[in-house]
Amino acid sequence: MDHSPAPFTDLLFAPDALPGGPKVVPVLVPLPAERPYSYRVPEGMSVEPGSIVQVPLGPRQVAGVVWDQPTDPVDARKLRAITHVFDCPPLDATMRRFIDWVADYTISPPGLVARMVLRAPVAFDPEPHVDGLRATGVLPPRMTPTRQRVLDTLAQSPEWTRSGLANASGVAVSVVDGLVKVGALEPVSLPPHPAVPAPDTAHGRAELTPDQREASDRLIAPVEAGGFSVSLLEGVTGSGKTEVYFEAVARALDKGRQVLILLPEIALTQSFIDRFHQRFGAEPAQWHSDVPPRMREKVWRQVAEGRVRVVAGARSALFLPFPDLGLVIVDEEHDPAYKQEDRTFYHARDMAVVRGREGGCPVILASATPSLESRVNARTGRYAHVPLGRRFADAALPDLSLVDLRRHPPARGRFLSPVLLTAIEETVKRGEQALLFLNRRGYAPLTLCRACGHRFQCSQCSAWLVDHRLRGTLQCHHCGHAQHRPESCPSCGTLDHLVACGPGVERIAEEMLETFPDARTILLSSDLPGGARRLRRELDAVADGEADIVIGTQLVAKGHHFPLMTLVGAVDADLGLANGDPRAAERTFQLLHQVTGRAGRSGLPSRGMIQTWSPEHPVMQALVAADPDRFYDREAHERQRAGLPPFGRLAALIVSADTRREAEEHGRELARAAPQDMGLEVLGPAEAPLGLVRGRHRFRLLAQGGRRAPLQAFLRAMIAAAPKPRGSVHVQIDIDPQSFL
Ligand SMILES: Nc1ncnc2c1ncn2[C@@H]1O[C@H](COP(=O)(O)OP(=O)(O)OP(=O)(O)O)[C@@H](O)[C@H]1O
Ligand SMILES: [Zn+2]
Repeated sequence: MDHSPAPFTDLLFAPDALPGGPKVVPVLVPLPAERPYSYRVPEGMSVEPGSIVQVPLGPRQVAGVVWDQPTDPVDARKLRAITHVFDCPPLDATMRRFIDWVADYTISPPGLVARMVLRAPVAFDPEPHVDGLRATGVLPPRMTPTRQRVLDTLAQSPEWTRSGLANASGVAVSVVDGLVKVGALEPVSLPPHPAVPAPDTAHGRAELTPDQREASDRLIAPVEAGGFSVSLLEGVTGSGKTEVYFEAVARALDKGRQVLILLPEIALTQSFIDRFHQRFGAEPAQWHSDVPPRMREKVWRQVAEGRVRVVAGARSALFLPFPDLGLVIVDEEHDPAYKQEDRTFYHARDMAVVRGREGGCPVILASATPSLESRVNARTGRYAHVPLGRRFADAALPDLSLVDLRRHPPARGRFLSPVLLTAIEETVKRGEQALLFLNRRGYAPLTLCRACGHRFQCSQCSAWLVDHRLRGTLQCHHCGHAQHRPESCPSCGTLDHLVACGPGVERIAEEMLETFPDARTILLSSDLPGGARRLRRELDAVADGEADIVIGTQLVAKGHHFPLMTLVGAVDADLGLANGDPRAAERTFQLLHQVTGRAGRSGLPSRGMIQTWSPEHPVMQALVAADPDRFYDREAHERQRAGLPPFGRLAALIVSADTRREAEEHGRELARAAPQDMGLEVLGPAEAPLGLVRGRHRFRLLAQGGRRAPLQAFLRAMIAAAPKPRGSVHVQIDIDPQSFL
């Protein structure tokens, strides 16, 4: 007799159906549904947890996932039936637990998290086979040299597409068609093309330096061992972190596992793709919003089938249905772009760690300037700390100095100190490149009328309109509103009295063109026409030495390798420090360290010059002292004192509504509903620094508690006890907020 326990699925599925009646299963649909809905499984259909199915929902048909928690006991005959089971690998238990975990942690409806997984609906059906040709063995009655070439090609590889065969043989397709007609070739159905060729781990193995070898061995060990672990690869800028973690990627691939590499701004990092290609002889599959829909569908499907072995992607790649993930890498793990602040607010670095834990696989976090969270985890031993202290090829780190703007102010109406201008001139004279970094798009952040003091403000947001000269518009950076820059003041009517206040990158470019008319100046900013494609091209051009002076926003700070760059100037280092955000110091430190780290990467002596009005600020001091430990220790101390993450727990609630009164009122009701006995407290509601966005008024509350405080339970209790949001009121929860606007 068989004493093995009933299969898991039986336990979950059987009790829900009434005895003898049809089967009922829970299906998670991609909507803000708090729990799966029950559906009937029609006679003759078979599903299992994770099956991707089509179900009726109201008047529509939607794709959903068969879930695995018990449904309410209901009469199956009253339920609607599943319409269709897709011929698609089911989402495995790891992926389902991951969805549950993310939903629970972020307090989002699980349906919305599932929606991030089900983003490629066409991929649920198998890819069509491709029409191909193969030899029949019948020889053509009349042999010609071109026909012979085709048969030779077939001798090397037996199956081809019609045009592929013609191409490879160097003949016209009519020759191939002729061979079909005489019976020498016959049609055959070929499997769909792979999204990318398979990586070859033996292809372009790099010669690692002893330091790099030691670091890569430490990253390979957990891959070898299998199981969950996190390693923090902390290597100075230009130390070759990529080469080092590629060896761990190679090991995971050799073990037959899949690999996910997360990158911020992957749409801009062609150089990463090229380096991967050099190492593995093929590109990784890419996953980001710039990938055309058909390719995305192909990648989704082939990831699910295990055919795609490596994905390099943006944060949403975390939700691809890998059946056999053996390694996750989060490159530039400190990057704010990993935080999604839209619908489901999540931090991809943190969720990558969870994905690794759920799937029992190692995770590597890489950065020259890790987040304080990861640093603390490395110090306490939760993460393995793998340092790389030296640049590759013995390149020296740039010599960093502060330019005290009080002592060396720019000329009137200008923004660069004479000290920095001299350095630029010297650099360009030597045939090297200078990079000027300012994290502000456009020409000027504020325009005002000198006659009446009128300031141009967005009517829908609490924000000034930013002057974009290249487009001839004033724009709101929060809602996208754009208007023509008028000649006269809309308030007093005075002509030609509008002045631009403060600098944006366009204005710095103007200053450069006027000061160094003979230099080749290039402006890189994400809002210029041409989009990501143009930026990729221009970044390549900079790397090839086709510019002398480069001006850019934070996109130039990220991971680029410009061999001729020997001077980096930060135009306004104080910019990020002013906004009262608890992460302002950390962010500023990271950004300035990263951007100055673009200098001197190929061994030339280099400089980083940081313009500041407050050279005594601890961030500025830590930067020039090149003493990250001191900075991190100080930051950790401050956060610990304030009970902020990672030493305490924090969540934000953003209440928005069409009127200020409604938003504030609902915020107050939430605060009143906060449980008193759970060890957490609520601050606010306070009007958000951005009090108005797209015409919606915003108030913020913060929930704060100790490291072990039950934050999610507290928030759930608070929301349950407060009145339901009425009318236009909406509440957005943000666990571990990164933005405090
Ligand atoms: N062992 C190696 N053999 C050949 N080239 C290497 C090796 N290690 C690093 N490099 C080269 O050195 C340069 C810097 O490496 P990489 O961009 O990986 O640095 P990084 O640590 O990621 O720096 P950052 O944090 O500033 O982005 C690259 O051009 C890389 O190809
Ligand atoms: Zn606006």
